[in-house]
Amino acid sequence: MRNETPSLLVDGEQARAWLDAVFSPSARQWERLERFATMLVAENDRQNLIAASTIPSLWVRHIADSAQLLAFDREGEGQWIDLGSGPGLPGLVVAILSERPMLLVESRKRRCAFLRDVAEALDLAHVEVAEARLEAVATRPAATISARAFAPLDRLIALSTRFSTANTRWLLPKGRNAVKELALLPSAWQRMFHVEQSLTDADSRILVGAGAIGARQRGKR
Ligand SMILES: C[S@@+](CC[C@H](N)C(=O)[O-])C[C@H]1O[C@@H](n2cnc3c(N)ncnc32)[C@H](O)[C@@H]1O
Repeated sequence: MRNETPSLLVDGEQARAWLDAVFSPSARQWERLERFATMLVAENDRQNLIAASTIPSLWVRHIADSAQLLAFDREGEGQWIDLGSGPGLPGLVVAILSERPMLLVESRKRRCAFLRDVAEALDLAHVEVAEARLEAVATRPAATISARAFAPLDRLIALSTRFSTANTRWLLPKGRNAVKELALLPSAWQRMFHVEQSLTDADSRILVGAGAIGARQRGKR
């Protein structure tokens, strides 16, 4: 991965150029990204995975939007847990671009079937699907926790803190309300995060955090 910071990505061509510049995907990785994009669009006719209005801008809105999280964790290694993965956003995109062991947590059966289908079709042996509510998933330490459009920030943290360690990296795309949501957290939690600009939406921000949220911090302002 090379270190290049572009301005906002506006179309598929720019998204692909950015992916190329930052991750230098192999031919196999490009093929997997293309295949995932095709499978996602096809499956969207059968179940509601992404807004139909976002299909023309799929490479910006979903592929690059997911991949940008990995760019914030270039040096990371070890277990990545993607909460409420839906159709694999961002988890499957990250799994295509890296070798990180990836746990996709998703409660809806049909979405999990799609996740397993993609992982099998693309031969992503490092992907594991937990077909369950996060609340029922056995605790394991996560090097990285991501969650896109999963839950309000305070609930997200309350549900996932048991997976965090002192070294956990949190990557939480939070749209337009990122700063507001962060400000509502207890100050000890706020201090764990900084705010990054999204490359795919001028108004969106990503909360990038580090560390564990200990039981003593919960609820303390
Ligand atoms: C709005 S979708 C977002 C999906 C995907 N991350 C994306 O950005 O397209 C939220 C997903 O979280 C899943 N979900 C919600 N609550 C959950 C829970 N407690 N445990 C596991 N999955 C959950 C839903 O089934 C849904 O697929």
